[in-house]
This record gives sequence, structure tokens and C-alpha cells, in this order.
Amino acid sequence: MVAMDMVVGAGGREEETADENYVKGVRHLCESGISRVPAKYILPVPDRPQVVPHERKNNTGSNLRLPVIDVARLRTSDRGRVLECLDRACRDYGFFQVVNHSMSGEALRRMMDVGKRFFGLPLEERSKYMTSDIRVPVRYGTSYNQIQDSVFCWRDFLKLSCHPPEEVLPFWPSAPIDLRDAAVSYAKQIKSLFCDIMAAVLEILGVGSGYLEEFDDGTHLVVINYYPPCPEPDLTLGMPPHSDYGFLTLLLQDDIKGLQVHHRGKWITVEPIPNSFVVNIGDHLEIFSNGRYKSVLHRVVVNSTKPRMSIASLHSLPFASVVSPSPELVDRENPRLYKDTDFAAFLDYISSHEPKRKSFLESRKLPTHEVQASPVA
Ligand SMILES: O=C(O)CCC(=O)C(=O)O
Ligand SMILES: [Fe+2]
Repeated sequence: MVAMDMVVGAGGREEETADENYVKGVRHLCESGISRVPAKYILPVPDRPQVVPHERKNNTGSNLRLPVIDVARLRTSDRGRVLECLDRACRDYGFFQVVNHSMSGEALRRMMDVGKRFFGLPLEERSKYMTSDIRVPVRYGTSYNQIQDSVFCWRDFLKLSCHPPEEVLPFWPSAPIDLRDAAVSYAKQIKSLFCDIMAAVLEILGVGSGYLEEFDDGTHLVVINYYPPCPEPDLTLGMPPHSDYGFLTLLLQDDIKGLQVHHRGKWITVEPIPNSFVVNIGDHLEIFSNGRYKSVLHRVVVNSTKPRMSIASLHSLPFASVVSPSPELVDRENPRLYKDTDFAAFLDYISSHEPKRKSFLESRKLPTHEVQASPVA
């Protein structure tokens, strides 16, 4: 047990005396033996996950079978039909699940296992990577954006910047001993899977595969999310409603439900499929496709019995590149809807705003009177 300075607040809820303790993460908080959620994590009533009574047991709401894309069929004469399904999934859901992909079950298990062992290390070891600097190649932290969040989320994370590998690797955690090996091999394989899916998306959009080369040197972030069991899961969230910033996110999750997608005005729980990835459209692809595809809000609910882990890989263009609507997708009928954006603008935004839903993307929309038929901003 880790000793933490607690006082009992009004209503018997234990309150920590110092906010510094919260930044050590929820795993640390749980290890101190709490039986109620501290006030720091309690969301205002309208933001709480609303769980109907018969679904209360695992706090997951109604389930959704996302469209399933068989990636292996992209390499067969069926490619055309798979592209049609992919286009429909991107338009109707902004989310899909990929199966029959190039990554072995062993590579996925190895990465999950090393991530689990990282979160099992003593806090002293994990906290070597704790920093408020969002530009560093490795970052251990908690909540969604712990610098800006007024209410904290029930999540700890390890973020690994993956490109270029030879530059970032020396900064990655040296424990567990096999983390660097497992993560470098996972990052390489998932980047290749991302490129296969991105090639298909570019083909559907009809913008030519020239862009694909740019992704070779693109940004790549791997985020290992850890959600410990929560004594009062109805009061908080593992992650608040958000969209991801990149082109595509490829998410590996364990067999514990938790991811919810906002679909037709309702929060729907994604059914995990073993050895599959959940893929979603990010803000940069919404901008690049000039709104033909939309990034979709998603959030994570927690449960009272089992820890949950997920590993998100976020991919985009190189750090210095400008993301703008593809000229092929802007014309008189489809005027340009978004301003140019780059990583610096994104990082400035998240360091100075409390992240709310799709607020960064909203800030990149052109005002209606400036919507342009020409591709030039
Ligand atoms: O844990 C999950 O299922 C989702 C994680 C997520 O949305 C993210 O890392 O951006
Ligand atoms: Fe996300």
C-alpha cells in the first residue's frame, strides 16, 4: 500500500490534501486504498456516463458492431468491393474495425504484455517520465490533458513518439527491459498497416497516391492507456468525449469493453474483436478530405471490477507539414471549408485551452462568409 495524505471531506468523501498527488496517476490513487472517487474526478451530472440500470453491471451501455474491413481482401480482385465498404464506413461511422491484417497475434500480445508490465512498475520508475512538456519523445501522465483539465479522468498513459526511430528510441523507458524492442517492432508493423489503409482511403478519395510518400516521414505517436477499476464508475470517465488529431488512429484494445462512439446522437459501446484494430478518422483527415469524412467523438467508460488497457497509434504528416483540404476535393460545388493547420498550431491550442469535444477542429473551420471555391487559403 502506498501512503497518501487523505482527509475526510464533507459527505465522507476522502479528499487528498495536495493536488500534486493526482498527477501521479489513478493507479497510484487506487493503490492508496480508496473506496470512493475523490471530488477531483467527479464530472458535472450532464457529463457523466448515463448507464441504464440493466447495463449497470459492466457500465457499458448498448453495443455496436462497427463495420468490419477484411484488409487481406484489399490485395485480391475484391479490392473494389472492399473500398466501397470502407468508404461507407468512413462516411456513416467515422470508425471501423480491421481484421485479417498483416500483424501477428504474437506481436499484439507482446506489446500489450510489455505495456501492462510498465504500469506494474513502482511509481518511482514510471514517474521518471512524468513531465508537463508535451513536445518530448516520451511522457508518462494521467487524465486527458492534465495541465488543462479542471476535472480529471480515470486514465494513466505512456506516450511514445515513434519517428524517427533512431532519434526517439534512446529516450524511451529502459524498463521493462524488453519495452524498447517490443515497441519499436510494433511501431514499424503498425505504420505499415496504417499505410495500407491510408493508400485505400486516398484511392477512394481520388487524390492520387503521391501523398503516401509524405507519410513515410510522418508523425507517429503510440499511446498506451491504462484504466484501473474505479469504485464509482458512474461518476467519471476514462477519457472525455474527444476526436483524435491525426489522419487515422489504429486502436488495439484488450477484451474489456470501455470505448464508446458517438453515433446518431447516442453513445454506443464498441464490442472488442480479438486481434483486431479499431480505426477512426482524425481531425487532419477531416480537413484533408474537406469534410467528406468527419472525425467522430468517442470516450471511454470505466468499470468497477477489471483494469482495462488500450494502445492507440496516431498517424499524420511530418511535423512541419501543413494540412489543408486536398485541391482535388475543392471546387465550386465543394468550397474549401477549413483553414490550413499544422502541428505547432495544434500544440499551441492544447497547451492553452481545456480540450472540449471537437473544439480544435472547430477552430480550424473557415467562417461561412469566407468559404472558398478556390483551394488556396
Ligand atoms: O481506450 C480506448 O478505447 C480509446 C483511447 C482513445 O480514444 C485515445 O487514446 O485517443
Ligand atoms: Fe481517441
